[in-house]
Amino acid sequence: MRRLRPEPLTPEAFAPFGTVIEADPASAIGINAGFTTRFHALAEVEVEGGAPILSIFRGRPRPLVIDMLERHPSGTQAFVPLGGRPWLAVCAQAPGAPLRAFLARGDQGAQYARGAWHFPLLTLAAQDFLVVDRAAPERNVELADLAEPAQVALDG
Ligand SMILES: NC(=O)N[C@@H](O)C(=O)O
Ligand code: NI
Repeated sequence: MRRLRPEPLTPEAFAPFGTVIEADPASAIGINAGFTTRFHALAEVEVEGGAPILSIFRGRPRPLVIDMLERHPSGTQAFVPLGGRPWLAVCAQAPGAPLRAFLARGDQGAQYARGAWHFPLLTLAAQDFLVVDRAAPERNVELADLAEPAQVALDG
């Protein structure tokens, strides 16, 4: 099985797939008499039809084998870890295109752009995630099996 080495999650590297959600000093605004810092407008939620919703995903570690991808044509999908533990965002420009694995710190979230091909939630430790995506009666997911699965290699 091919091995997939993760790279650090950075806004620049992740840009083809979406937006990194992290406390970027450039977006910091002092509010609440200086007792709170607002890191403003880190990502824009997009939904076509339906409504944006917030959910909690209780993630548990799973085998790091990437054998399929999915995408959500009608909306963005954001994941923000609540447990402060690292997780992986695995993406590709298309099911047959090269896979990219991003190692996210526990203080980093990521929003997949509308239609961005990604592997479902992949956490490296059991933790909850705040998830912002789209609610609507009809399904908003396309699935694709990978002809050649990949094993994410954390050992370098
Ligand atoms: N199934 C579901 O709601 N979650 C996936 O879209 C995912 O990316 O984890
Ligand atoms: Ni998804």
